[in-house]
Amino acid sequence: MIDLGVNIDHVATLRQQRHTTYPDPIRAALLAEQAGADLITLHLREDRRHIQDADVWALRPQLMTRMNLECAVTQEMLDIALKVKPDDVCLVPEKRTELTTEGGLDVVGGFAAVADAVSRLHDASIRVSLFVDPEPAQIEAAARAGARVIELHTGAYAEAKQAVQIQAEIERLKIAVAHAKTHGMRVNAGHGLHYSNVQPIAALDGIAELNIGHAIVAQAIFSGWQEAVREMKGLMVQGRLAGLRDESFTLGA
Ligand SMILES: CC(=O)[C@@H](O)[C@H](O)COP(=O)(O)O
Ligand SMILES: NCC(=O)COP(=O)(O)O
Repeated sequence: MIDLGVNIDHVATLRQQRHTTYPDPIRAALLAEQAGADLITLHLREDRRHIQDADVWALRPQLMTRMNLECAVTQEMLDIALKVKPDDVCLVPEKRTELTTEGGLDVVGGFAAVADAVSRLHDASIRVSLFVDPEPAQIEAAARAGARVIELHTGAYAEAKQAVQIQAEIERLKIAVAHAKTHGMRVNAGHGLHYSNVQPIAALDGIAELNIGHAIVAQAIFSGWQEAVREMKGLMVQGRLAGLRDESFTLGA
């Protein structure tokens, strides 16, 4: 109905904070799968601030579901992805100084490099997703670059404070989904989604998968890791069902 990709980056953030061996993101991934995650997402950043190369290699043979490896469009990352062979690679932009992924990949501006990366990954039978803002020009460019999947960056939606802004962001995402569908693309979404804002996005017809990490890791402090995963998946399914029934939501309820 709608897939949940549990992003384990911030389990590793906590570990790297003290350079301990715990909490173990591999254990988190396997427990998340048991709790209903449909795939596991992890972002190997160039600065290795959370996920480490060893995590990616250790996780690959143990996953029962899908591995969605997020990485920048660099030679180093493409070499790693081509060796690890995850099910999906999601190409994302990166800035060393950013706190988190601030916006979508500029497929228009970096077209040649992105198209080349898509083609090399496809040649290795890896499905490629491009993490883009809900902008028509970026979606067009993603299609021209050969990507069969996009992940819409929901950060602007998550950060919107006023009801009118929130509604405008939902409309922008809705239009982006419809646009991508005219190119026959699979549409995923994620970034900044939380227990209080996930349902209107899950309700959008045509969105296949939501990737969610920070909020689940934070919620796990209070309700436990597997319960936090189950709760998020439950909200998503409820949201999708309400969307199918054309019901609206009380945001933040
Ligand atoms: C690309 C993306 O949105 C995710 O990787 C998520 O943001 C977690 O990683 P960071 O917080 O390091 O960006
Ligand atoms: N691609 C988005 C993602 O994987 C999760 O982002 P967040 O929930 O940690 O903001």
